[in-house]
Amino acid sequence: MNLMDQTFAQLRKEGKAALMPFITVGDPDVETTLEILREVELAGANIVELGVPYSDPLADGPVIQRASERALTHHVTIETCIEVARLARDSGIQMPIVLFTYFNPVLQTGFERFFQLVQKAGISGLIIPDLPYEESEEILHLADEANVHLVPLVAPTSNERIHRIVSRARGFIYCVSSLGVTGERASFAQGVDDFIKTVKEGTDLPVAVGFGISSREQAQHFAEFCDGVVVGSAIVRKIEEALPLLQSEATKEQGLLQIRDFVAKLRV
Ligand SMILES: O=P(O)(O)OC[C@@H](O)[C@@H](O)c1c[nH]c2ccccc12
Repeated sequence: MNLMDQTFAQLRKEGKAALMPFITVGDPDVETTLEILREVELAGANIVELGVPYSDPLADGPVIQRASERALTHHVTIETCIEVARLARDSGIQMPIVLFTYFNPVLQTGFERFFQLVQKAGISGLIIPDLPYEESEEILHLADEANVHLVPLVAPTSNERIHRIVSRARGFIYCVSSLGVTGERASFAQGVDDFIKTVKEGTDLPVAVGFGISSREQAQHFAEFCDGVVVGSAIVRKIEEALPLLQSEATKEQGLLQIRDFVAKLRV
């Protein structure tokens, strides 16, 4: 069984939603990413999205773009990110890991090598926001063979496509709360809750929501009817704010603690 399925099943029994942080690998550096992963798990995160930094991130807002830029100065590649997942596993991190990457780095790695590495690293899921529909059949097949869930994104504008997308989803369904790019939002468009509830009615798979969630109140609101809540930019911003602390050995612990405290507050 895929580890992600076990996590969602356990949380469902407890009547809880998964807290799912997104962090960019290599921000500020690979070693610190591993430390942040540990803090995030200690804070109560249930599943983590590991973001592959990319130079042309279509759907990323400014906060995650800046994180990518910082990571890319250390030449962090998709293979580095997969290796970080493997190291996280080896160092005892237990939460399931979802690799979040644009399609081009996957293409460049080559499907065969990519899925071999992903499987060996113990990665549970894969999100590729710009995966072209024509390629998705082949990727889905390879992912199934590697026991990795290819998680689809659905947006309020997906309309009639929702049914088709949901019918071949694996792991969970990621509902994008809003259009545009990632980033914290003070409020959500009307109809978001109904959109998510409609998706939920059409599937037995867990349904998670992301895009714009940055506060405990917002997380709490969505946790009432979603199986998972993704928080990206708000956490990545915390990491950015903690950079001066993280960059000196004398204050690193303090920086890590700030990140842990922030994530712990999102745990509802
Ligand atoms: O940053 P936010 O607004 O909390 O949104 C989640 C998010 O960062 C993560 O899931 C994500 C990062 N890049 C994306 C591109 C498309 C969809 C989702 C994402």
